[in-house]
Amino acid sequence: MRIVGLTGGIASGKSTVSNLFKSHGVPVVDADVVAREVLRKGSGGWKKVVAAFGDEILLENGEVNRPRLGQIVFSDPDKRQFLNLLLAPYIARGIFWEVLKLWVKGYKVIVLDVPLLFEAKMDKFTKPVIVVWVDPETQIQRLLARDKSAEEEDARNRINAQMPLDVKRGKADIVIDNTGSLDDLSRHFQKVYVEVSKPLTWGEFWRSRQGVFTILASVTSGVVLFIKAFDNHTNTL
Ligand SMILES: CC(C)(COP(=O)(O)OP(=O)(O)OC[C@H]1O[C@@H](n2cnc3c(N)ncnc32)[C@H](O)[C@@H]1OP(=O)(O)O)[C@@H](O)C(=O)NCCC(=O)NCCS
Ligand SMILES: Nc1ncnc2c1ncn2[C@@H]1O[C@H](COP(=O)(O)OP(=O)(O)O)[C@@H](O)[C@H]1O
Repeated sequence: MRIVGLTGGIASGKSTVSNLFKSHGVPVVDADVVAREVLRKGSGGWKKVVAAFGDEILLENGEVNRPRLGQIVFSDPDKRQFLNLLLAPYIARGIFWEVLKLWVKGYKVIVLDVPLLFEAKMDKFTKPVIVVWVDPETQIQRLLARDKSAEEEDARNRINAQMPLDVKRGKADIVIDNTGSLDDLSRHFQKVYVEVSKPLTWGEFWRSRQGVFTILASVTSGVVLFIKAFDNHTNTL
């Protein structure tokens, strides 16, 4: 199985690229969706976060007030690190299960859309790693346009809470420069799609469901042949 890492900065265009992958039939595991699930009322992550940050981060219905918690952690690096530490095991487990489900379904190529892929050191499980890059001015403009309620200071805090995009670009196997139009992105994506969907390497094949079944079938037929040969041999004695 090929697990492609997709990352970038906030509002650099990861979700837009994810949607292009989905429209080409490549499934995407979205870490933000998993992170939302692990903060649902009553879940293990929710209990840890409420115990650490108190009831003031809750809405009246008991769900986490996400903008409130966001304001707290994106303006205080220590609190953000603490939140990351609390949620990391739940998020990692959630991503693992999503990948396993896709493996069982027999997908050969999948994409992991993880904003903090490098920060969480998940890049070691993905190859190739795609970084969606934009210049800083375009990034802030797109972030403010998308999250209309966001204040500029809050938006800058969120950008600064992540590894600088230029550093991420230096760690990428494939860089998608998304500074241009959506048409430019679509054209660039076609080349990336061809690259990502080329035949699996042997290593990737053995990690796919088909590869594991091939190994099991070979071992089983080897054992059957051995038993038959052994029986024939003992019968002739
Ligand atoms: C703090 C929090 C409650 C705020 O919720 P929110 O206001 O609804 O914001 P979102 O969850 O939509 O996140 C907004 C952006 O902040 C980024 N972000 C989230 N948590 C972050 C963190 N701990 N450090 C740096 N950036 C973070 C997200 O990646 C997202 O960027 P994207 O648009 O590129 O996907 C929520 O982000 C959270 O639970 N974060 C901790 C979990 C985590 O690490 N998520 C990242 C998945 S790897
Ligand atoms: N090439 C582009 N041209 C114009 N707008 C874009 C382009 N790429 C993405 N956007 C817009 O920018 C915003 C951020 O993109 P998004 O895919 O949500 O980023 P991310 O998932 O990295 O946070 C969205 O509103 C999206 O529609």
